[in-house]
Amino acid sequence: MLRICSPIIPGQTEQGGRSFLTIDPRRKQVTVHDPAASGYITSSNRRAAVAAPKMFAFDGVFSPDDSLSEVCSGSLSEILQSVIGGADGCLFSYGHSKLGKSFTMIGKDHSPQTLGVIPCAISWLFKLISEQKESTGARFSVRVSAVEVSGTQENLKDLLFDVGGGGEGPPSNAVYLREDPICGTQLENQSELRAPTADRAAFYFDAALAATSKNAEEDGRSSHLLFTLHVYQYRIEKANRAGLPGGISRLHLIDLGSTAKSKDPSNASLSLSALGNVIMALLNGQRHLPHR
Ligand SMILES: Nc1ncnc2c1ncn2[C@@H]1O[C@H](COP(=O)(O)OP(=O)(O)OP(=O)(O)O)[C@@H](O)[C@H]1O
Repeated sequence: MLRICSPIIPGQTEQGGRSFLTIDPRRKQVTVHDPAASGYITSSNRRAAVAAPKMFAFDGVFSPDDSLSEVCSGSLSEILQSVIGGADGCLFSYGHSKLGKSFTMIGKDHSPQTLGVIPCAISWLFKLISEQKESTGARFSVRVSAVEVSGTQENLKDLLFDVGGGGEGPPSNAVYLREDPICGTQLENQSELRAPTADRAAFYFDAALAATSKNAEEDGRSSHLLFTLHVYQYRIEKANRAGLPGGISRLHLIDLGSTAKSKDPSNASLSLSALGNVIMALLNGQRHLPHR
């Protein structure tokens, strides 16, 4: 899915009011025109030949006029149904610096118009759970975890360690990666706190945001936020009313920071094309993923 940011963002000006993009939201297509043809570049660096327009198709295209609630419903509806159905889901934002990735994922304040993808996902997940309980009698338990990856060393920080107070959480805030022979690379030791209501999950999300490193941007690399809703399902056996384990599914909501301004060549591992290679490898079921 593609979200096109507003042509005017803080610190930038519109280039003569002309765009080199044509958006067709109905067909979910975007056409990129040669800037020389659209007058986007000046005559001094204009090339002699104008390239043909290139068309790209997506699962969803959101124009600058689309509200955040339209982005939320367009991107979350299917994935939430899948998570309730028992499958894992992941939604992440990625793109160049300061184009509104965090704005899209987190939102701005608590007004419904500027509610981001993560707060919406929390609210809608609990709504779906209560509908599912009504219709199937299944029982659910939701847990929440939040981890930040920051700095050139890619340090992992448990953002819920302080709010967990050591009671429900792990004994230290050290989060680390573990290679699992079946599940692949796993995050280990982060707090997973029980959230019986949407309000509780939203409270943990706010606490996680408050615990993120301030001034985390280092060498042009901003930090990444990994927020996960762990959904445990139990079926209730009518005969003896005992709970049977029905499985666990996770919804990962990730605000990936940008690396656009980095001078560090190792940051190339997070380029859009490198990320695309990893996603293609996952889809193709490759055993070895092309990342360091
Ligand atoms: N659609 C929008 N409407 C209003 N303000 C916006 C919108 N998108 C972004 N902004 C504002 O632009 C600024 C940069 O946005 P944001 O921090 O979300 O960018 P980012 O892509 O996450 O940045 P980074 O690359 O540092 O992670 C913020 O002040 C944000 O509030």
